[in-house]
Amino acid sequence: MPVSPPVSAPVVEVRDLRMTYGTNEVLSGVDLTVSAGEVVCLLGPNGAGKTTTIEVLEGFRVRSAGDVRVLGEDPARAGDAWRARVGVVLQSWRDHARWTPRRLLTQLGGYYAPYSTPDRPRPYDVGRLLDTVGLTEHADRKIVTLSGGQRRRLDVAVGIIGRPELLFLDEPTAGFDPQARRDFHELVHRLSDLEGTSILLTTHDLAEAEKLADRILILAGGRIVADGSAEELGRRVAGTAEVRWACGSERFVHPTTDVVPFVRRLVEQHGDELTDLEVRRASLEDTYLAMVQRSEAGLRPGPALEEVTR
Ligand SMILES: Nc1ncnc2c1ncn2[C@@H]1O[C@H](COP(=O)(O)OP(=O)(O)OP(=O)(O)O)[C@@H](O)[C@H]1O
Repeated sequence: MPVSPPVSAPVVEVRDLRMTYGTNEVLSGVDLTVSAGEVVCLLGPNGAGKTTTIEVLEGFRVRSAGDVRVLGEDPARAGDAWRARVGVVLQSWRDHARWTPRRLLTQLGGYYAPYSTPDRPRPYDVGRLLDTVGLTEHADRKIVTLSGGQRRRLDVAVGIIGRPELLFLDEPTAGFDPQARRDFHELVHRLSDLEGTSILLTTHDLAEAEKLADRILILAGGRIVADGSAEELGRRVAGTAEVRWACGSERFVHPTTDVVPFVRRLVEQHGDELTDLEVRRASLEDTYLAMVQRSEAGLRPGPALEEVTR
């Protein structure tokens, strides 16, 4: 009889998470799961509650209600051994201005050493980590003199110095130049592929979400309104691809769920008259905006595109 591979428990399990600030209910029943090794991206408009959610999972905010398990424990009660397994990159962390990156990372790394295990030696070697995040040449400058992007690279290094099994990243690439952004994306892939690190991140950069995430969650109106890969979400919103073509001087757009038979029929019908054929899937931006708008209007996702000719 074939033996199924062992199914590991989710690293994050959230059921009916609620958060109220005064009379303002920001989270009104969030359910989410992150499996071991997954890279999950949490999207949502400003003020949707992404930071609130992440900080509850990190154990930095006390929730109003709901069940939360992170690496098998309740973050509101977990101790140092749990914290050593979790990496955190906050939205802004301004501290130790007069220290150098090397000193800060060495100091923080020391806290993780007692939690080192044979299969997960802790902490990372500071020199290698500085190199990985592109800070070697700034390693011995005072932190206060770093640029915003360099400071953010240091934030990322602080988040991973303890070789976390689970990493939370809150808008990690805000302020990054294109090269730093690309380097960071490679780092995320490396952490995920080579170290098996599970990652939950927030971003407003949809291209980044598409590039990094195995799964995307959209938080709007206090709940998760969408959960799936970028492709799955696109299909759910549009249900279709758009085929665009030109015949003589006329241009056409047609939504279809069966691209290949549709295009075959077009070619059969129009032959050489057919020009400028293009198939366009809904972009993550189309999908995201449609889902957020629907959630704000209190609607459920459904087909969106209409046939048009122009
Ligand atoms: N400590 C707090 N006290 C009162 N209200 C708060 C507090 N923290 C956050 N809020 C409110 O909760 C809501 C959600 O904030 P949060 O920072 O979690 O959103 P976000 O999705 O991360 O937003 P952004 O994309 O702008 O970073 C906002 O309306 C915010 O003003």
